[in-house]
Amino acid sequence: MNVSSSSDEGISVRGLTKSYGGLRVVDDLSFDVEPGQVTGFLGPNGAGKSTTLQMILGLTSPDSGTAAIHGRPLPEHAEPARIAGAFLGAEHMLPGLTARGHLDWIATATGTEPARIDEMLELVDLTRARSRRISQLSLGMRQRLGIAAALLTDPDVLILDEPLNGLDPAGITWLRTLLTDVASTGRTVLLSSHLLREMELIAHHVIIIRDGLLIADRPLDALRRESSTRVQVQGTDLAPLLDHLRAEGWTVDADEMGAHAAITGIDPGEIFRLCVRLGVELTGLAAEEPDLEDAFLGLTDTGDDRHRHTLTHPIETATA
Ligand SMILES: Nc1ncnc2c1ncn2[C@@H]1O[C@H](COP(=O)(O)OP(=O)(O)OP(=O)(O)O)[C@@H](O)[C@H]1O
Repeated sequence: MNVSSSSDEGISVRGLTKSYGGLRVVDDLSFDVEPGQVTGFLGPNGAGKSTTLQMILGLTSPDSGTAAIHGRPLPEHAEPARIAGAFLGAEHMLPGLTARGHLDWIATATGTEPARIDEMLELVDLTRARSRRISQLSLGMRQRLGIAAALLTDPDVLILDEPLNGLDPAGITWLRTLLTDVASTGRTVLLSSHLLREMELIAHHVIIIRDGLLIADRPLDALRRESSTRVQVQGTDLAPLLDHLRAEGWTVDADEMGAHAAITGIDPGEIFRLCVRLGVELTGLAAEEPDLEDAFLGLTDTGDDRHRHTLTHPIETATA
């Protein structure tokens, strides 16, 4: 491994900006991706994730700003393929090649010893499928082949664009173990996704963008803590409680009978104290654990329904 001891380790993005057709798709983006952990790069469709990853890899030029890996732009390293490995989508593979043939040409181009090809095929469980053409592989198998290709040169930094697409739950568990192992050796791992629940299972740290702008850059646990709790209440006559909460400006969703309601962002203990004070009898009180999806929807919600649809559709179909 080439990991240096300088503080320049990992990925560093500063003021990165890119426009297409007059539209800023990446807007003054700055963040660091630290070694030793798995970082998730999240955002709704069209947020600018792929464009950012391409700029980090030196495949697209920024209009302004810089993207560095281990302290300098990737193309300026003597051996860029040893520094970073990337998977940018199964659609970039030649369908007529076999699985092994795909790894073969990358090994040749990067001067990687052939023994590593068999090792990687084994790692992604494609040894038996090695002679099958890429066009005959399932999407999940092609994703795994792409991950094998990204790891082939044993790079310090791994950049994966939407690697979760097409993976079944077992595949996602497999990828989590693999990426956690890779990160635990001091490597830097950055993966993009709009599949929130899956990212929650894999990432230690998340960077969230929307419309090319940085929305959040935090450990996953911190994001979870900040996201709003929803407290569910049940009772035969909740009206005094709900009227009081609405008057204080809380968001209350109640059914028509007023026997069941959900209050967003409030501490359940506060509900309990209010019920005692107002003489309201509860038959049920439960706090829903916030998850990354709640946090993500809250952070990326522009108040525009269009966004909510683009976000919820992939989540619902992700594991179908
Ligand atoms: N080469 C290009 N030419 C013109 N517009 C582009 C180009 N590449 C990306 N865009 C536009 O830039 C915006 C951001 O696209 P990008 O693919 O970076 O987003 P994303 O977050 O990766 O989206 P998704 O999750 O859908 O893959 C989109 O509006 C897209 O249409």
